[in-house]
Amino acid sequence: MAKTYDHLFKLLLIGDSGMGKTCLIICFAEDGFNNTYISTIGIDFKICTVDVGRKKIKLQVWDTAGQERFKTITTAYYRGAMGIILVYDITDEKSFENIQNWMKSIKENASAGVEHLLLENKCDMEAKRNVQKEQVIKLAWEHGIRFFETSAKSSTNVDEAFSSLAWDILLKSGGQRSGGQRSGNSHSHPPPAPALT
Ligand SMILES: Nc1nc2c(ncn2[C@@H]2O[C@H](COP(=O)(O)OP(=O)(O)OP(=O)(O)O)[C@@H](O)[C@H]2O)c(=O)[nH]1
Repeated sequence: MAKTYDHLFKLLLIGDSGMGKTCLIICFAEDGFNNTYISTIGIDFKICTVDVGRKKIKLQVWDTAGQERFKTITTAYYRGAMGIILVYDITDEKSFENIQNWMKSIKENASAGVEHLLLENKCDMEAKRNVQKEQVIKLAWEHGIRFFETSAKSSTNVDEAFSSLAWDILLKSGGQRSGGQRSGNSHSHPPPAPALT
């Protein structure tokens, strides 16, 4: 049977429990949202296809459990990921502080040169924001990581974030950026930053 896509990219979402990782994937892959919180057990995945430029990209998106007790299982999946999305909740300062630990975990477990992206999720709750924008910009600068404000609830920037990461992986793998536009807003780009060591 003929292949219906040009590239297969494997993505992984990580972050503390309850940040909205599962909801972001459901929003992206199925255009849905559920207020009920059912914590992920171990690991799960969804498949969807996006058009990036003139290429059809099949995304295999792995959803990890944020709970510490699943760490051994979930870190085993880092190595095969081509892109890693870190998620924190803008209303939860601790979840932002923990991003440093998640970054460390990427360095220890993922392949060198893996693409990554930070999502400031639950931006529909801006009034309850507990993490200052300056802190996010500083962290993004230090780690050379781009970030998007997202909301799985209001679908804000979710497609843009996933497509942006797919673009980055495509460009890294030698794809040409022609005949298409990366969707999304450019304010998510921090100033030029040193490469992740
Ligand atoms: N207001 C708001 N709530 C959200 C958003 N995304 C997720 N939630 C809620 O946050 C809770 C946790 O969402 P999940 O997607 O299950 O979180 P998770 O990060 O996958 O959690 P674990 O599976 O335990 O790691 C649920 O009650 C969701 O409805 C968002 O963008 N805005």
